[in-house]
Amino acid sequence: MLASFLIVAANSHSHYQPGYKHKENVCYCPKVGGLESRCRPIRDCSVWHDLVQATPGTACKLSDGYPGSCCPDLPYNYNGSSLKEPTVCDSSVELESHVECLDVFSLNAAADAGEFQNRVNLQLEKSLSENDIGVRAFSARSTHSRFFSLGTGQQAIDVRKINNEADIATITATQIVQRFKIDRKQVACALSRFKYDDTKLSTKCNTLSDSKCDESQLNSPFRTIDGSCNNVDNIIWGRSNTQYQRVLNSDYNDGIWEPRKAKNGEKLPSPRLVSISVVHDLDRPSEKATIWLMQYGQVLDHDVLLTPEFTREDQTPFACCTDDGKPLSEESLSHGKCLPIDIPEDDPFYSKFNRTCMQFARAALACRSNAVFGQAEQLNANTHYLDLSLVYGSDDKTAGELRTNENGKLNVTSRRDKGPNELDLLPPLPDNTSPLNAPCTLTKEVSGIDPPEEVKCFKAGDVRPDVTPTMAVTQTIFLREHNRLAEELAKLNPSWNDERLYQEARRILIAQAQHITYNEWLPIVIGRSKMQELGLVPLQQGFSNDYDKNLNPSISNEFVGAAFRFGHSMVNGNPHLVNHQRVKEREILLRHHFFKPQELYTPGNLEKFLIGLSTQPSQKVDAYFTEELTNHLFEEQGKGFGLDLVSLNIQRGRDNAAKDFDDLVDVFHPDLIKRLKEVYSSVDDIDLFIGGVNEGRVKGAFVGPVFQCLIAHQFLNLKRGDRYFHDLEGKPGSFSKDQLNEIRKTSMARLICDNSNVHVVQPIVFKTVSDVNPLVRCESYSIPRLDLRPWQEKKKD
Ligand code: HEM
Ligand SMILES: [Ca+2]
Repeated sequence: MLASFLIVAANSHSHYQPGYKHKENVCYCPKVGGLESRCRPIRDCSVWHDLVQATPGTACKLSDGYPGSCCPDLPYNYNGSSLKEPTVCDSSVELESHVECLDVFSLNAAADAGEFQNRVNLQLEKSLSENDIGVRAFSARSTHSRFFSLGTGQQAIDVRKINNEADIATITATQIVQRFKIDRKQVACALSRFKYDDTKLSTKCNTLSDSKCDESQLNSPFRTIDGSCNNVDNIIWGRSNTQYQRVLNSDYNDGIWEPRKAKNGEKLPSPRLVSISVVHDLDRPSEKATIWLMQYGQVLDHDVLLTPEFTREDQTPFACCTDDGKPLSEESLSHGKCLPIDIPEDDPFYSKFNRTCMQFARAALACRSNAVFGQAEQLNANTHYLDLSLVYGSDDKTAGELRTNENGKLNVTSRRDKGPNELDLLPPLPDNTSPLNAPCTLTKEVSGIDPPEEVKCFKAGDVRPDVTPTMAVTQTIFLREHNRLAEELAKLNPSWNDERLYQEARRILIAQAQHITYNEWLPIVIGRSKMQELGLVPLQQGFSNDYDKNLNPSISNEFVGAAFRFGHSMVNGNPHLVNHQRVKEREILLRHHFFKPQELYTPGNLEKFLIGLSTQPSQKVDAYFTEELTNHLFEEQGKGFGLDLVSLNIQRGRDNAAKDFDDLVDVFHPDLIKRLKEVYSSVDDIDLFIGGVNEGRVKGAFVGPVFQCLIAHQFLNLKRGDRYFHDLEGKPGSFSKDQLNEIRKTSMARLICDNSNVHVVQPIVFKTVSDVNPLVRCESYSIPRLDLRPWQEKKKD
């Protein structure tokens, strides 16, 4: 090894010195990627890590003798530009003369019909419940609905109202299209001439235009909980309960809400047929990434989006098949909220259970943000911003319920028998949340013990913390970090009250998460060149001026419906529990643990999951998915089968009218094309999700070119469209320079170190251990620590 072992005595840390840096070894580092490099804490090299790994002699020692790695200064950022929004109404479209005749009078007639149809649907829903056509408690379908259920709080009521009004507006638009026989290509131009306000629907969907922000909100150093008041000119941009935007024109069969058909006019192949034909279960581990890469992706997913389904009036889920897996009658489905998935008779798996119908309800609709008539748009119940909605909630009521209202802290589970080294768990979800919910405990067959009484599901800012034990573990780390920050800040500023401590801790934690996202996670997923090309590489020093008030940060439909589901391919069906010696103790099978966080209650298990996440390799992004997701998703104990997430993803893409995967067929392997041709009648019909996971990956990235493009541009909008992005200068939410430099020290490894009993970990947990990412002790400089002294308020004289 060429690396030097220059050891400089550790500097004293007793006084905070602004701009203070470790003395780093400049002498013995090789060139990396042709550039001068120097020895730094390893997480400062995360953007370069592929090159660091490929260059001999990049392992080095920091001034305290602990491992660092050699890499250049962060690369030049180009000035990335966002994708253009598609033109909804193309000016070359000439409206046919009968469409020209469309006027307010006819819109009002259609609106009457819309309201009538909506009432008929509600009536039908009632009669279905009376006839017991509903979802059975504990079934896979009832667990699936937990993914979308907003509980019974204020947000559920708000969303229900928006869905209903958007539903009326959508039926109205559909009525017009049918009555005037408007060709789908003309729909957007024909309808976008009319505002809801011009018609009888003027009282509907006006919560958006009614929103206001006062000066104190616009100038607040802290974000609102629901994301409003971030963009000064468009105060609802990025707010919870608003629509997704589109980067490609939608592909609804009627131009409004009817799912896409094949190009030849026939039905598209069943999503399950596609799933069994092109997706298989095979262990294809990545050589370089750990499952932390998957796990953090899910954190981002639960931060920036949650698409509720349509529910019945009493908030219970729609049944879309019979409980024994057979289709329902046409009449029972005539409310239009279901899109059940056909299971082929000869399905290699479900035929054993005699099931021909997989449950699927359509995603709830949002009011169109521009309040003009047009195609259906789906609703995001979380704030679109990167603001840790999963920790803090996306509405004030939930946020309030999560707080202790003392010393800025968040609620935790209080445990009678907590051992001296045991740290807090997330607070419990009340038992009566829904009668449909399966128990949160494991059966005796699985765990070997009787279900303990103390075991509860967890409550967090997002409704999905319990989906897997490792998700619950990760949420726990964020919760503990918030409380740790609040405690430290209180020591530095004894005069701060609960509100101030909560908000300051929240602001720091969100900044840390943003830094980890752009510094450690995104470079692995989309690759360094894409980061550079779009100007997404984090700054090493100083402030950014990247904010663009014309950029809508909202999540795109293509991102939620297809691209960001790439993570499903990385999931490992059997997470390992690994001990402090990094020896695997045992593994669990996901099918037994969906929404059953019992494992976390055993002291020491949280650490074993954390070490497992840092040890076990991630699966590659490809057409191989674990059977735990494709046959056993949300399996009811003892049934032997669950749902198929790949089928759900494909159907969701069609429900959202995500575009198909044209043009890109030349990137597929000929064998795959053969298989695709067996199920799709035209290559133009290929669903975006299926196309995306089948692309070969871009060199230096974890995904193929189409997903890379969609993910990269989404993260560009999330950064440049966020007035509270943590490295901006001169904004109400900006940090001081010293504070910002402390935020930059953060890493996922540091969060694990500070909030668990894990004491040894590699500095970049998303990457496997190697000589440039070696195991180090938590107290070493290799995993720098954020110093909170810059948050100490100067005493006023
Ligand atoms: C074991 C881990 C996971 C499970 C069990 C899981 C399960 C699910 C389920 C059941 C859905 C809803 C499907 C539908 O009906 O449309 C979903 C949606 C989604 N998943 Fe996952 N997922 C996992 C991991 C991930 C990861 C790692 C990512 C990203 C890196 C991800 C991204 C998404 C996205 C973006 C959606 C759309 C959500 C929405 O629209 O609300 N998931 N997942
Ligand atoms: Ca958010």
